[in-house]
Amino acid sequence: MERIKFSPPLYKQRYYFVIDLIMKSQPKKVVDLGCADCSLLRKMKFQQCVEELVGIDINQQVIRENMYLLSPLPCDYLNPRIRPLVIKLYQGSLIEKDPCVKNFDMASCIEVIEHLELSMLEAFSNVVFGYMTPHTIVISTPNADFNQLLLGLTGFRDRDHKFEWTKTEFQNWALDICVRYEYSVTFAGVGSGPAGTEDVGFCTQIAIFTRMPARNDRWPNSNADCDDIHSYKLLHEVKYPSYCDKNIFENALINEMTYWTEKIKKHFLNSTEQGDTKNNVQHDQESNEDVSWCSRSMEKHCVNWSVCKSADGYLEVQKHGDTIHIPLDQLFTILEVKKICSSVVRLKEALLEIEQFEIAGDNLVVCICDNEK
Ligand SMILES: C[S@@+](CC[C@H](N)C(=O)[O-])C[C@H]1O[C@@H](n2cnc3c(N)ncnc32)[C@H](O)[C@@H]1O
Ligand SMILES: [Mg+2]
Repeated sequence: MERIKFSPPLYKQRYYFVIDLIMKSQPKKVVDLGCADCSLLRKMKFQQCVEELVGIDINQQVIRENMYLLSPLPCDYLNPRIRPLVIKLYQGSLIEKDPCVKNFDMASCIEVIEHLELSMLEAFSNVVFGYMTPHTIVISTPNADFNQLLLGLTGFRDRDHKFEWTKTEFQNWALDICVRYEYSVTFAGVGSGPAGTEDVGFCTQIAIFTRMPARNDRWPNSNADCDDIHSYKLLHEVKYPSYCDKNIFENALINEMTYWTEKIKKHFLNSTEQGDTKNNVQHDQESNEDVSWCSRSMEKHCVNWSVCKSADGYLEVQKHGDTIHIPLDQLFTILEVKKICSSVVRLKEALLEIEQFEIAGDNLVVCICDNEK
């Protein structure tokens, strides 16, 4: 028998499995139970849907040694998130209740249950399924049936494992949880054996529990009496830069608007100076005015500019004497503006609040007088 080599390594396959689930179900609040060195949390933080990320582990040292790896990097400040993200790490035991992780959208508990004494499992289930009540919870544990395929293995896979369950044992436990706490479950796994060993199942077995829709209505405020007891210790809290922060939002918008208005202004000043004879200036037969100006750098942003005349896909601006009016809905077609502001209404509200911009109706007004002259 050959030694089985998993590619990617099994621990990575488990993390990808959870990330895949996040991508599919788009949870806002996610908790990793037994987060250890925060490796999974470091992958989860890239999921833009996640706004609150919590890690809990009983081992405070392993969290303290790794928690700064979750701090924002310079690139996070250069490219802020659209939605907020707060990460909190707690030292705490999964057999104790704390309201800081109640009613999350998703909880992951990867290779943790087998490290609990069997006698603690009842308390664990009561805390996770009866008190925290995440909408979805993904639990993984070794599949003891697979151990026969692991060359040279005697006993458990890890010295700290208190038990390793067969497929039947794990599934019976999970189905019992479903009956008692009103969840449904599906089973999956990662790490396949060689061809012909399919009956054995995956090396890591996984259960994905989903809370029944009416469960929390039937159990209103279950265990609310424990909500005043804070048994977890907050070790680290970090807030990521996002456009939900007023200063970051306004600075980004000012930068973007200044960039585009300066570009338009420069074009008008240049075209007046050069008698509008540049190659990239076309002529409108009807009004005898410059009508479209298309610069390569702007095409890169999927935006074309025209003056006075409408054309599909072109950003229209109107010249009124010494000012140019840029319709806000046209500005909103610029991808970066769309990213910063979620709607045209929000764009208008924000520009009205920033002193340096002038708004007339639904237009941004740019003065094209040459201040330097
Ligand atoms: C094998 S590690 C798994 C780490 C991580 N989930 C992963 O997949 O990389 C098990 C973790 O569970 C933690 N743990 C064990 N008992 C716990 C308890 N009662 N409460 C919270 N964490 C616990 C351990 O400290 C350890 O970090
Ligand atoms: Mg383990």
